[in-house]
Amino acid sequence: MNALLDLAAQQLRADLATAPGRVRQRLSDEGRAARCRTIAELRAAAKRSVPRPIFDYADGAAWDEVTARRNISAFEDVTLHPKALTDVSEIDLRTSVLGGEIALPIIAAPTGLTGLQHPEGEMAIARAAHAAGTITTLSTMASCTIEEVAAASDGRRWFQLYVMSDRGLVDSLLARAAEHGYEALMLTVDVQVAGVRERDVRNGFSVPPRISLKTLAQGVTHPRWSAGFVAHPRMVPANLGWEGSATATLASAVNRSFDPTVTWDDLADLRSRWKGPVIVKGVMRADDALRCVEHGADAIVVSNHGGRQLDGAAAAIEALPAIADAVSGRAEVYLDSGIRRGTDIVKALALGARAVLIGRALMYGLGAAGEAGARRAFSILEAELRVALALAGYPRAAEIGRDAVS
Ligand SMILES: Cc1cc2nc3c(=O)[nH]c(=O)nc-3n(C[C@H](O)[C@H](O)[C@H](O)COP(=O)(O)O)c2cc1C
Ligand SMILES: CCCCCCC(=O)C(=O)O
Repeated sequence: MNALLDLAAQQLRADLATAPGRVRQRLSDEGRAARCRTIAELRAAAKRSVPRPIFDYADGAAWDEVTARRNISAFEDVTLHPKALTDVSEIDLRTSVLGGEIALPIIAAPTGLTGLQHPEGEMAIARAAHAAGTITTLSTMASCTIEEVAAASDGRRWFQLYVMSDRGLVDSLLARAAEHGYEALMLTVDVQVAGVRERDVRNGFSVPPRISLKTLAQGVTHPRWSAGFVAHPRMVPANLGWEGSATATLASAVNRSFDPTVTWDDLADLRSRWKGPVIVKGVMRADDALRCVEHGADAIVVSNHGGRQLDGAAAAIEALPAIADAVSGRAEVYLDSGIRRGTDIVKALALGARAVLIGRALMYGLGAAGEAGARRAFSILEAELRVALALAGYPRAAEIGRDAVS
């Protein structure tokens, strides 16, 4: 009995001695990130950590959010057929995109107003992507400037373009991106007009954010987020000269600035003016994918914008096989929309994607725990992908094919 009591006392003394370190760890971004074991847990942590309208902006989607849900459920409808008795002692996740190797087939998708989740915004995402050995894509609507993100990390970076009615602005964005080492131009073609995100409408989500009693209450109940926001308010897109402009809903600001007349001629024009690779994001049909190839696109992203634009559209993973078949190696094919698990990535690769892009997974990580959370999103998906490939019997991510799925 005495020996047992001694042992318990010893344990208690050891626990007390290390308590401050453990408390610090629990309170640090690293600690918060490490406690999340899945993307779903990062999402839950983000939901607790940032004001509800900010979480809803990232998490929400268009109208009834049918396509956003379908993006996820459609992965459940793809069945894996594991191959027996292959040596999976070494799992190789490397692949090459646009002539350069990346350590894993996961790329950071462009996301606008990322600095609302955390003041380091796209700089944190760029550093996390570089640490994971992959590429970041900076949005036209980014909270950080083209120059800030270039200075934040030496990793590979792409620039995502929304064509604005002010073509002088487009020219200057392209010139800045080229000057600061953004190697590829990604033209997003699925925001002809703003999708209607009803959560944003209900929340009165606006740029810059409107300060009201409700937003102040959200600030008080999320003190860690508020401290970051007050120290580095990133209220509007940083590259568009919107600083000082009057508060407007995001949708009306977008509809005022984006050019809805954009057609294939604009793709041809951009192709001739941008010296590096061109990627077209938001392609959901095989005939459009073929037209992208004919217009000289180097890559396409099969994407429905995470269900944030046309609700009722097919899931991206449903559209992928026909597009991959049509393109047939003449351009690289990537996929985004709905990636939450390593098995989703295995399925996308098997159905013809060379790599996937992740949007919300990184937003949740950033909201939950800043850069550490974004790194955690990459590491969760990487670890899941390794195990899933081993269990599927494919040691090399780049070699998985159609026979692995139905
Ligand atoms: C908060 C947020 C902002 C986004 N902003 C942009 C953007 O500025 N440009 C763009 O091409 N896509 C944007 N997207 C779409 C993503 O690039 C990507 O297509 C989508 O997030 C993929 O779906 P997932 O979130 O399920 O991974 C945004 C997505 C989110 C969640
Ligand atoms: C309501 C349209 C917003 C477009 C800009 C940011 C974006 O692409 C997204 O939120 O999604």
